[in-house]
Amino acid sequence: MSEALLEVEKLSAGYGDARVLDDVSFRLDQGGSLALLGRNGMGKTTLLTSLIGLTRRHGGRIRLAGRDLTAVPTHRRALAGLGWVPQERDIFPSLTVEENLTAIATGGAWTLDRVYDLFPRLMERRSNMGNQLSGGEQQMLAIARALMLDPKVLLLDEPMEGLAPLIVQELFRIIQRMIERDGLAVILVEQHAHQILPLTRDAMILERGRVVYSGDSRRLIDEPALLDRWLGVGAVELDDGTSA
Ligand SMILES: Nc1ncnc2c1ncn2[C@@H]1O[C@H](COP(=O)(O)OP(=O)(O)OP(=O)(O)O)[C@@H](O)[C@H]1O
Repeated sequence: MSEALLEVEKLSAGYGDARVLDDVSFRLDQGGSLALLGRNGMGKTTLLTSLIGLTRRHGGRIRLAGRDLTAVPTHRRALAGLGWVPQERDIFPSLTVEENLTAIATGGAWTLDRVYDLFPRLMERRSNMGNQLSGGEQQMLAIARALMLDPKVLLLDEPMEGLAPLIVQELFRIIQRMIERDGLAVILVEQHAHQILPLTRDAMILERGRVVYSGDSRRLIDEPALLDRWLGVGAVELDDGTSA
């Protein structure tokens, strides 16, 4: 078996003495894509924040590109290649779009031109301040900023959350291009399974901090009973494309 890009082994972590994640193991290969699913409060965000070292680890190991990151501090994990786009869309509100991007550029594979090619809307808005952008544009900028740090794996926490349907479609196409055209390895947390399962190769479902499904995304699409069992009504798609 080829060496995994990201390998998480029996990770247990939480806040103080409270253990939220219990024995979580998975691997992500080069160019892989993983949908991280689960109902509210099941530990999806905690898994992402544990990968970047923001929670208390109770046990387990994290390796990225052959390097053990388990004891590495958060800022060094970013430099090592874990790109993190939090739900809060962490951008500089009083810098322009372009300044937001160039302030943190590392001179890696993701140049300004390449980022603008992926996000034409950011190119159009490059002189606007961060706080003059719509919610969807801020989300794009948050993702673009993470790319400028040249990640090996991009962690996206509910990127479509609270956005209007048209911008969700645009963002969806951009994420699809990152995965399929650019071969970027991505872990995507999402409440609405049906929206992202067609995008990702693999899926993992968390239930009270434990992995209850780990396998093909396709299987979850083909067997709605599985999704219904772990995600309940939220997984049921309505005729208008939204979920209940
Ligand atoms: N900063 C924190 N301090 C203490 N407990 C927390 C903290 N953040 C989350 N938790 C708890 O950890 C558990 C998992 O929360 P988490 O946010 O990881 O779930 P989630 O699956 O991402 O949910 P959601 O979809 O609502 O974001 C919950 O019981 C939550 O209350």
